[in-house]
Amino acid sequence: MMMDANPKTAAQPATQGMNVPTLQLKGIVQSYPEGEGRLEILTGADFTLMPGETVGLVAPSGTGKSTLLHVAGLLEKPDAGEISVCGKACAHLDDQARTEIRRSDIGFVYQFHHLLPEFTAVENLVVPQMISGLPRKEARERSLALLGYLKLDHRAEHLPSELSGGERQRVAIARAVANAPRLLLADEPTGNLDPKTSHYVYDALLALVRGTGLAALIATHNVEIAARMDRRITLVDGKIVPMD
Ligand SMILES: Nc1ncnc2c1ncn2[C@@H]1O[C@H](COP(=O)(O)OP(=O)(O)OP(=O)(O)O)[C@@H](O)[C@H]1O
Repeated sequence: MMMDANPKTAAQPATQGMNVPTLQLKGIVQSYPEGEGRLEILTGADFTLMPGETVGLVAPSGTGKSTLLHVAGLLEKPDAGEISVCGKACAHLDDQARTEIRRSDIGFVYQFHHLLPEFTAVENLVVPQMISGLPRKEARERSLALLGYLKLDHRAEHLPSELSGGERQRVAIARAVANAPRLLLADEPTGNLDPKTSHYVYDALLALVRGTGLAALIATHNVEIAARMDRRITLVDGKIVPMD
């Protein structure tokens, strides 16, 4: 079964969309206080992610992968640099405008699933869609279709505590795309799983991303998994460098 096309990407006129980067970072600088001074993590990071592209971010621990994803996901404001999401310049927007773009255009998956423990799998998908204004019935139908696509139909009414680690991460992936974002940012999404389950979760994630035309930037330590992306980047002295 093919997932319905992402309503947002499908709605774009043919002339628009394909040429507009889903994510563009220019000269991103980010530092944190350290003792008397500042610890410079990103020192002028440039990156362009086009619609439908999957990119693996592979770099040693502590080099700034999560920092980069936080900045790209509008969760942290950088010290300097330009960020645009689907052509919208974001660096100078206020918190409310950033939250709106995050809610409508960006999905996140983390190493830990962050599912609501007292809600079932399907309810975990319904909640963010209702917050975005979708009626419950439609949100539920869409959620069940997504869970079905990820082969989790039989787990829809289970609580997160009743799911395996791989199932929980697949629910977290489904939740990340429930609002039909255009950009998926994932930070070690299978970092807690064994290699076989990791590959299985990536099968689901990549099929979903490729089936919906999403663009994805995925941080992983695993080079075998990164090899499954369209291309790979790394961080060297705070700058983004291609790996291929
Ligand atoms: N809010 C913060 N305040 C101070 N230092 C921070 C903050 N966030 C990150 N750092 C520091 O910035 C550096 C980069 O952290 P980051 O989490 O981005 O690395 P990473 O490449 O994702 O690492 P890992 O692979 O271990 O998750 C680390 O030295 C970290 O301690």
